[in-house]
Amino acid sequence: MPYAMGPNNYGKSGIRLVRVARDTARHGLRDLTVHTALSGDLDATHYTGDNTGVLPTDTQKNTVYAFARDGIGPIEAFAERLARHFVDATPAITAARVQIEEHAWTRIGDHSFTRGEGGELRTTEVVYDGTSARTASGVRDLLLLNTTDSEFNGFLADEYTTLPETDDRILATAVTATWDYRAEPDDGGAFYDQAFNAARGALLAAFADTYSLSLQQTLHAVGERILKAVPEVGEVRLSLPNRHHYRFDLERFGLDNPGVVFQAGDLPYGLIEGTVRREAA
Ligand SMILES: O=c1[nH]c(=O)c2[nH]c(=O)[nH]c2[nH]1
Repeated sequence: MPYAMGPNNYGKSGIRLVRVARDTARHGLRDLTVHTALSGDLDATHYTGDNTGVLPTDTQKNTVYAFARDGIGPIEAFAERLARHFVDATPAITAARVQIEEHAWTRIGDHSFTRGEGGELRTTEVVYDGTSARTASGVRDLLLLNTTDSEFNGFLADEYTTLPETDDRILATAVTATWDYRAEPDDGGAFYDQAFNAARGALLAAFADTYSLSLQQTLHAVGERILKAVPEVGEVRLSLPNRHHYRFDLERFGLDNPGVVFQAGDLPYGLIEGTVRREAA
């Protein structure tokens, strides 16, 4: 058929869900953003507007809130419950992808919490195809900064190169990391929180401990450390913007600058991305 539909999916993006646990006077708080995406036999709606098989995105959103009624658990387990439901309960749907970002609040009292606008997110993506679920977890916007132990030199120079070599700079980034789990754990609940904490801890330790000769080298060190810390992880994908900090020239004012005053850069920024695998490709 000419003008045939290629791969397609549909769902609700940005479902903002807050759940309070009131089992005791010390309340719990969860704050999630959920995205659903369903695919399957959706030719009729695309070719003729026949919506018989279409589960509305509004219903998908309502399902997320209804499923939260009796508890959420780790975001990975919640995403899988939803993905399985959308496929198992909807005849036309053969695959579902559910992505969740969790916004962390810090407790300041029994029923009081604080969090900064923006801030680090814990993330997951579950894809269920009617047979098995694939789960990835990670972090987004995890800000990291080393004030020293970072160099960048020995790089290729051509007629357009102006960057000076440096043997001491600030290394700063906002980490997006995603790691795939190789197998589905039997005990979904506890496993995902433990694995997340181990992976995040490994990420932080690798960033702090690595004497960096490039952000690329740091990327590999971070991926390697996560793979060593969590045997169930098969590969780690990292996206590391280089949040440049320029040593500010104070000589114009007759002052030296022994690595203490920096101008934080904005745009453009270097973007270092890569996948670290357990086995050589
Ligand atoms: O760690 C770095 N990697 C680069 O590829 C690069 N390029 C650049 O200008 N600064 C840096 N820093």
